[in-house]
Amino acid sequence: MENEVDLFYRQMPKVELHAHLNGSVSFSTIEKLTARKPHLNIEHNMTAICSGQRRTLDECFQVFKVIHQLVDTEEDILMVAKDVIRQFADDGVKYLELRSTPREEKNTGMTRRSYVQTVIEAISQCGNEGLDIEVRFLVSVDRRHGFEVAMETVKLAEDFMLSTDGLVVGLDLSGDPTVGHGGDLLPALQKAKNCGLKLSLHMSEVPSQVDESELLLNIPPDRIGHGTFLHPEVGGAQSLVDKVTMNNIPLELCLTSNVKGQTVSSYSNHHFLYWYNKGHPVVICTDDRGVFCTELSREYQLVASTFGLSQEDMWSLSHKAIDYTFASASLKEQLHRRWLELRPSLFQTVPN
Ligand SMILES: CNc1ncnc2c1ncn2[C@@H]1O[C@H](COP(=O)(O)O)[C@@H](O)[C@H]1O
Ligand SMILES: [Zn+2]
Repeated sequence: MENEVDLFYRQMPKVELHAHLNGSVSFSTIEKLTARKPHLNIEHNMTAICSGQRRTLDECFQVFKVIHQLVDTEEDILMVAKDVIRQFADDGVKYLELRSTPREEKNTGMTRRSYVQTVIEAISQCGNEGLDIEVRFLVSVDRRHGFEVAMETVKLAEDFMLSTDGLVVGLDLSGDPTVGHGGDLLPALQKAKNCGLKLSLHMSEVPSQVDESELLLNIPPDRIGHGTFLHPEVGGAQSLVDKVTMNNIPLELCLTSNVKGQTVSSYSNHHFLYWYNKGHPVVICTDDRGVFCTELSREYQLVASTFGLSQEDMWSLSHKAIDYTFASASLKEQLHRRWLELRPSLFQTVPN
């Protein structure tokens, strides 16, 4: 098992802005799913990359295929989404933006619409249970599925944004970065932006996506996922850095995901430092907490220990992240108040 996480990082209130639903499924939830579908013969090492292990990004995407086999009915989605939300709440996450790709499963009759409807249902059931976490949803466009599906997904996201009273707040562009070209999806992304959906786009997660990133940054997006290869030192371009800084676009950074997926060679080489030293907005996230066997508190602790940051520095990162959420102004204000209320107990009970 991985090392224990300090109580300080567990108890620190946190905002999670980059979490893929099916990548966030914990071991205990996977066990419930495999019990429902024993004929699939799926073992735990097929659904998670644990302590000390690394895989290529391509192998990571094979893991998602296995999980998708296990999660293919509305009943599964409901259970998975509720478990994931509870586990984030248990880790001290007070505001969560969950993202997921609406999936159609011919065998079970699940449609993209019923998929989104079920995630929304899970969010509202958790709300009714009184969990201490606010949850919003980003609908994901999988870049591998091409323009037509992207347009349909945007329409779905727009419909749900209007019918759910703001639970659906935005659109995510994700999927295997080595497949397809984001440029082909520009009209769909632009349409989403025009109808009021916020955009969080995976960008430059692998090298040699400079042209694509230039195009995506012209929209511009409201947040960037990873941005690992944006800056010139790693083969990106100064023009990309200029666009990101000029528009002050926050970056969602996921250390364990990048190191286990081998797009970053070591924790200390992570591009967190490049952007942090610039004073640019960054937010620490998990990406796929189940697949990469991590937690948000663990990621905060990892950043602190890798870069020698203090508990005060980490508090400040967590506090500033509220401003990078897609929450309404009133919810942001409420979260700010919550952070200030919780601060004294955190710094009193846990000595520096
Ligand atoms: C590791 N880095 C990554 N880069 C790009 N996309 C990723 C990802 N990790 C996850 N996803 C995206 O999220 C899906 C699984 O969750 P959902 O079925 O949508 O809930 C994956 O199939 C992929 O499209
Ligand atoms: Zn991601």
